[in-house]
Amino acid sequence: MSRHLRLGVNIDHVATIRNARGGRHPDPVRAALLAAEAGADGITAHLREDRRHIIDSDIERLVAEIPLPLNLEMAATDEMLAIALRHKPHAACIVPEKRTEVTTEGGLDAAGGFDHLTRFVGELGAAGIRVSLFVDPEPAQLDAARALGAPVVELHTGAYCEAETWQERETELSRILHAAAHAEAIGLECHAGHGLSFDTVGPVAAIPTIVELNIGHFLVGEAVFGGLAAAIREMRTLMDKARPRGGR
Ligand SMILES: CC(=O)[C@@H](O)[C@H](O)COP(=O)(O)O
Ligand SMILES: NCC(=O)COP(=O)(O)O
Repeated sequence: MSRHLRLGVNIDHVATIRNARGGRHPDPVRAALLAAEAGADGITAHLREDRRHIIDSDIERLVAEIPLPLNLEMAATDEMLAIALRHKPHAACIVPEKRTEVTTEGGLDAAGGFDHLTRFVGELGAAGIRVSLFVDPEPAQLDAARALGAPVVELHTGAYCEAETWQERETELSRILHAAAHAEAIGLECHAGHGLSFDTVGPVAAIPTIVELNIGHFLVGEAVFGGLAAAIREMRTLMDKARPRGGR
């Protein structure tokens, strides 16, 4: 029997749209509640050091208000560690961060950053937070995650999703496939995510040793199309309620 594949919905880019105007709309917590109703198994939010999308109060409200496990994505900094230990999300995924990047460009160097990461994995784990490391699909990185004592890895699927040719995509998919098999062989729970879309999700979802996918940017973008008609109908209804049609 195949394992249930969990969907973690990443709501970062609802906050990106909110922050474009600096107000409260659209509210990422409301998006998380909607995701729960729509069948998501978890919510993922990345509190970046520069707070370009999710902000501290979002994390506070997500922990308090959502009925699903929260996966907090965070850089390995003392500030983020303190925030995670204060809020105690279900899970924390340690990701690399570059201030100038548009989005997370690559995986964490768990092997090269071993000494730095040891304390973060240890303190988060000791607080009962399930730690994952966001890594490229490289066996050496998985071995380092295992040696660090992280129970989970999330494989960065960006290179697969961005591949420009069929051949390149197959090569990237096979890296993910092998890494996911290696994760199982060495006793790591395996997640995957970044850049997944309707076009790219199938082959990754079919890999039996991956148990969770985290997907955000595409879903938020797609909602502009799939969800806009419903939003317009609701707007028309409210307008008609406030000023019934048929008048002058
Ligand atoms: C680590 C990761 O893949 C997610 O955090 C996702 O990329 C959304 O955040 P950014 O777009 O800010 O990288
Ligand atoms: N860790 C990946 C994630 O949370 C979602 O990435 P994306 O779908 O927003 O690119």
